Amino acid sequence: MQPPGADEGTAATSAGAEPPEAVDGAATDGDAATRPHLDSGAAAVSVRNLTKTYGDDVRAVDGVSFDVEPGTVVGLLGPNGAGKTTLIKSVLGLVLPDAGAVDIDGVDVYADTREAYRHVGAMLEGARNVYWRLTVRENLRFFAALGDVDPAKARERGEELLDRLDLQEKADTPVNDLSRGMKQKTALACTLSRGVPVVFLDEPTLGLDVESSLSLRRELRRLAEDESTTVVLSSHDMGVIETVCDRVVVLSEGRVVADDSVAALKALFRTQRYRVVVDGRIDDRLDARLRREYEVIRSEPVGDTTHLELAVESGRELHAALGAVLDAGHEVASVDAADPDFEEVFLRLTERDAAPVTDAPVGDDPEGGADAANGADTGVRPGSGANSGADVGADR
Ligand SMILES: Nc1ncnc2c1ncn2[C@@H]1O[C@H](COP(=O)(O)OP(=O)(O)OP(=O)(O)O)[C@@H](O)[C@H]1O
Repeated sequence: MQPPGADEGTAATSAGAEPPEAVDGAATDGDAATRPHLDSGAAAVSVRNLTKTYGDDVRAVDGVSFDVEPGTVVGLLGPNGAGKTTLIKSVLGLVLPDAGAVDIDGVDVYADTREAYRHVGAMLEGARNVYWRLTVRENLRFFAALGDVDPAKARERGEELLDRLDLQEKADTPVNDLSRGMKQKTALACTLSRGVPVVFLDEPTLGLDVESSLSLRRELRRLAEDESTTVVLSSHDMGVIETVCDRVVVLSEGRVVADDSVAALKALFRTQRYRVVVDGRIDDRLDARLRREYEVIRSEPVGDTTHLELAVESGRELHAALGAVLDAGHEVASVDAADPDFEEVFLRLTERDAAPVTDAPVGDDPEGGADAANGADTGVRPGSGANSGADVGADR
């Protein structure tokens, strides 16, 4: 976190270190290394009707609401310019929103800034997250110390993170001499070094090779499952979203267009599409009949077979279509359901005319946190907390 008005690019900020005053104010309950727990029963993060406009007309975040349950990983997904970074910065108090409310573990970040951000870590994309002249190990110790972690426990946790994120080999190398991916992993390790229960990560896999991205995914799942860490991350990487996130909030043009589990979102777009392989090549007459009576997405000769893709409204309709094929003297070699993958779901959700989730509840959580009107708090208390200063987000 960062004190109001501070230069966002400073190392302590974006590696998730709290502002100095927050560190001073952090609770030291006898065992400073004891991991704080969010046990108030409140959502770990609650965002209500958050709105941010840059200048006169760039509405980067437009009435966004969602909750994040403790110990879950929630992905923010959206095309370039959808508002993900602005949203994360607004939640972190690095950008002053025009309206809305944010609670962390039930504490209003604008009313009680120090308390709200006490157990929050963050890694922001494109910012200098770590001290480049220090080695990886030194950075880990530095950020753990900022979090008031007992030095012995900090060392132990630091070594664990070095192992898990495959950084041991470079542990004593100055960050300046590392590849971009290694720097990214170091920044992440530093964010995690304090063992905070809520972590925000903006594009954490950016610049990572496949192996590093996989170890990062494992680590994020482990944090949620073994340490009940709440993680909010933004990513363009569908693999990360699909394998790491419990839930995904999809943004488009500053608005929430979907808020549900990956599986539920896939189900939303599960058309009844089937791939049918027909023995032999179908003639023009059968082709015309199928096209007339059914939605034929594809009909193509492949070797001695014909590959069809059909969209049907019911199993009965599928059987009727297959009956037409059989009546024409063909055998049906195979029938497979064709579901959209998550990338396709995402593209369809973020199409300009996609209906917001509030209009089309899906899955088992129809409220989904997407209803901007629900319980909206439309006023940022002016002059309160970290945001009483100037808008520090104008860094682009
Ligand atoms: N400091 C700023 N001043 C003016 N406009 C800004 C500023 N920061 C972001 N914007 C604009 O706000 C909108 C949302 O940008 P933001 O960076 O939040 O989106 P994003 O989803 O994080 O994009 P990306 O995936 O490309 O990082 C864009 O139109 C962007 O140009």
